[in-house]
Amino acid sequence: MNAHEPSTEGHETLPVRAESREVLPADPVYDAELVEEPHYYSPRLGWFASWWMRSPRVPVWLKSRRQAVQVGKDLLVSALRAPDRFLGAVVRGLVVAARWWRRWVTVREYREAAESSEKLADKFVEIRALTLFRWKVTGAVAVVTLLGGAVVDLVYGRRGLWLLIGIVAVALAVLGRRRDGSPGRKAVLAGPRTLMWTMDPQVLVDAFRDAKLIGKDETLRLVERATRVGDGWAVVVDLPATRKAADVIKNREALASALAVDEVQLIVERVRGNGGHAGRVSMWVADSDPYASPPLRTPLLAAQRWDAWRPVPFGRDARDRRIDLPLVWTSLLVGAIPRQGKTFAARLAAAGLVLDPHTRLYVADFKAGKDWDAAGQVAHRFMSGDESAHVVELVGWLVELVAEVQGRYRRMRELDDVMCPESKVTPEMSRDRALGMPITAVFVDEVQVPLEDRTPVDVEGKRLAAGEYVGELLTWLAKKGPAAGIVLVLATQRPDSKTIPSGLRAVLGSRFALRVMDWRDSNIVLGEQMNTRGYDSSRLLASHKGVGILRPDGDTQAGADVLALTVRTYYMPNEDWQVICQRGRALREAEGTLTGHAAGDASMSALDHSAAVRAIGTGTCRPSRSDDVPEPLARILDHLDELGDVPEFVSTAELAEALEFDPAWLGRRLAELGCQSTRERVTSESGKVRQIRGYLTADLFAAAEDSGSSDGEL
Ligand SMILES: Nc1ncnc2c1ncn2[C@@H]1O[C@H](COP(=O)(O)OP(=O)(O)OP(=O)(O)O)[C@@H](O)[C@H]1O
Repeated sequence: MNAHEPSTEGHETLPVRAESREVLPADPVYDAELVEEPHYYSPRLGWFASWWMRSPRVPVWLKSRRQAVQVGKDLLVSALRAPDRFLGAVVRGLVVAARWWRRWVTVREYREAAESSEKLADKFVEIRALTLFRWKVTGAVAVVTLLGGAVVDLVYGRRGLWLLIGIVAVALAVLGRRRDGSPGRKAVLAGPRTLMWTMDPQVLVDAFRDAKLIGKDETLRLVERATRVGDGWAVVVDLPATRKAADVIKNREALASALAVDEVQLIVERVRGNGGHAGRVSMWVADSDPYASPPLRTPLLAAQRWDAWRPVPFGRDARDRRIDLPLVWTSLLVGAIPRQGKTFAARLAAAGLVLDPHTRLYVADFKAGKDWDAAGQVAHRFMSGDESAHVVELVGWLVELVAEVQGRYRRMRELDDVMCPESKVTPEMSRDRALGMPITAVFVDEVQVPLEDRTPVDVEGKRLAAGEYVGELLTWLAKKGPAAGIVLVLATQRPDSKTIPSGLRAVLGSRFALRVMDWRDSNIVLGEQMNTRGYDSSRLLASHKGVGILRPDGDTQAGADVLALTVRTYYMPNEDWQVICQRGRALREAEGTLTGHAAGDASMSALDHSAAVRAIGTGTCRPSRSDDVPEPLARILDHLDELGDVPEFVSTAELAEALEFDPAWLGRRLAELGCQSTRERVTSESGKVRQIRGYLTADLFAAAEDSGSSDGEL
C-alpha cells in the first residue's frame, strides 16, 4: 500500500481547510497493494468450515454475521408486530367465514347455476326449501355452540371458555392469513413503501410485478434478506428463470416508481462472477436523496504524493463507496452542459497525476478562465486561451506527442524482455529518467473549441482546417498513446456527434457524462445504446452538481464488471487545487523533474509534420463532410460512422427510427439528393428472409460526395 494513502474514513464535509498548506519533502512511494488474507482453518475443522461456507444447503444467515444479526432484528420486529398481525388475521378470517356462510345459506351456487340455465322458475321451490333447511342448520349450530360454551364454562370455568375462544381465533386467523394472490385481501399500502418491503418481501415481489419485471404468477427468491447498509437498505434477489438482471437495470425507473422512491435513490446492479448469475440482482435503496448532503473534499488533499499508476480518487457513489479512476493505459472523455462540473471532474483526474513527480503534463485550457491556472507551475506545456493561435499551438503539441509516441515504440523494441516484457510502458520504465518515458497526460478543456476551428494549416503541402487536424491527431494519440504512457483527458461542453468525431470517441476508454440535454448527447459521451441499458445522464438533476455517470475502463470499487455507475465527484475548489499544484511543483523540484513551461522553458523542438501525417495516415485527413453535406445525409453518415462496421445495406425503417425521421419524408428527401432506395432480401435473427426497402451505403456515400462537391462549386 502506498505509504501516503489518505484516510477516507470519517470524511469531513465542506467547508474544511487543509491542515497544512506547507509543502513537505516527499517520502518514498512503496508500490504494493492491500490484499485480503484468506482465512486459514485448523486442519481438523478445515474441510467442515470450507463445506459450511460453500454449501448451498446452509442458509446464508448461518454463514455471515451481518445476515445473522439481521435475522435476529427481523425476528424481534416480527415478534413486536405479531399481536397486531394476529388481530388483523382474525378479523379477516371472520369476514371470510361470514362471506362463505352467506353464500352457503343463500344456496348461491345452485341459484346461479339455475339462473344461467334459465331454469330459476322451475327450481325456485327447491332452492327455497334448501335455503330454509340451511337456516335451520345455522340456528341449530348456533344453539349447540352456545350450549357447548355454557357446558365448557360450567365444567372447566372461564379458562376453558377462553381456551375455546383461543382455538376459534387461531382457526379464524389461519383462515384469514394473507395468501399470495388471494383477491380482495391485498391491503392498500400506507406510508412509505420503501420501508414496507424491508419487512415484508411480498411488497418487493408486488413492486417487481407492478413494474412488469416479473409476471403475475412469478415470484422472487430472496438470496440475502434486507439489511441496513450505509444510509439505506440492501437486498439481493434471484429473478425467476429466464428473467434477466440487465432488464431490471434497464427499467430501474419503473421499479423506483413501484417502490415509491426517486430513481436516484435506487441502485440496481447485477451480481456477477462466482457468487452471481444473469438473474441475480443486488438492490440498494437510499433513505433519502444521497446527493443532497454537502460534497466531500478530495482525499488527495491529505496525500503528500501520489503514484500515477494507482487509480485516482474520483468520487463516491450513492452507497458512499469510494470510486477511484484508473488513468494510465486509458483515456477519459468528460461531457456535460455548462456549469455541471466538467472542469472540476477533469481537474480531479489531473490532481492525482500532479502529485506524481514522474508525470509530465500538457494542459490546454480553451475555457480561458482561471480554473487551470495553477497547473502552469507544474505543467511541461501549458496554455490558456481560445484564439486560433492557441489552436495552432495545440497542433504543435500534438505533433510533438505523435513523434514522442513513435520514438517510445521504437525505443521499447530495443529494450530487453525483463525491462519491457510487452510493447507497453511499465511503472519502472515510466520512473526511469534515463529511458525518458514518463507518464504523459494531456488535458484539453473545452476540446470542442480546437475541434471546430477552421484556421487553415499547411500540412505537407495540403491545406487543412486546424480542427480536423487536431481531431485526427487526437484520435491517433488516443489509439496508440495509452500503451506508450500517454493519457488523454478531454472535456467538452458540446458532446454532439459533429463536434467530437466518432472515430475519436470510439477510442476514448473511460467516459464520464455529467448532466446533458438529451439521451442522444448522453449516448455520445457514454457510448451507443447506453440509454437503452439504463444509463442516461440527461435524467440527472440540475441541482446535483458534480454527479455524473462514469463508464470506467477497468475495475472500480463497485466491481470489475459494472458497466457504468453514478458517481458524485469529490469537491476540489480552486484553493485546494492550488495547494495540490504547489505540492506537485515542490515534488518535481525535489526529484529534478520540473521541465518545459513550469521550468520557464517554452521552446519546442522542430516539428515534423510529415512524420505525423505519415503516422496518422494520409487518408485520414478527409474533407469535413458534415459542413458541406446537406441534411439528412450528414446525420445518416454520422449514424453509419457510429455503427463502427458500416453495413452494405441499411433499411429505411432503421434509419428513420434511429434518427427520428418520418420514413416517407426521408425517402423523398434522399431521392431529391439523388439516392434511390432499393429492395434487399435480409435474414432476420430468427432466420426468416424478408424483403426490406432501404439504401446501399455505397449509394449514400456517393450521394454525399456529389452533394458536397456540387455545394462547393456553387
Ligand atoms: N463535486 C462537486 N460537488 C459540488 N459542487 C460541484 C462539484 N463539482 C462542481 N461543482 C460546482 O459546479 C460548478 C461548475 O463547475 P465547473 O466549472 O467544473 O463546470 P463546467 O461544467 O466546467 O462549466 P463550463 O462548461 O461553464 O466550463 C462549480 O462552480 C462548483 O461549485
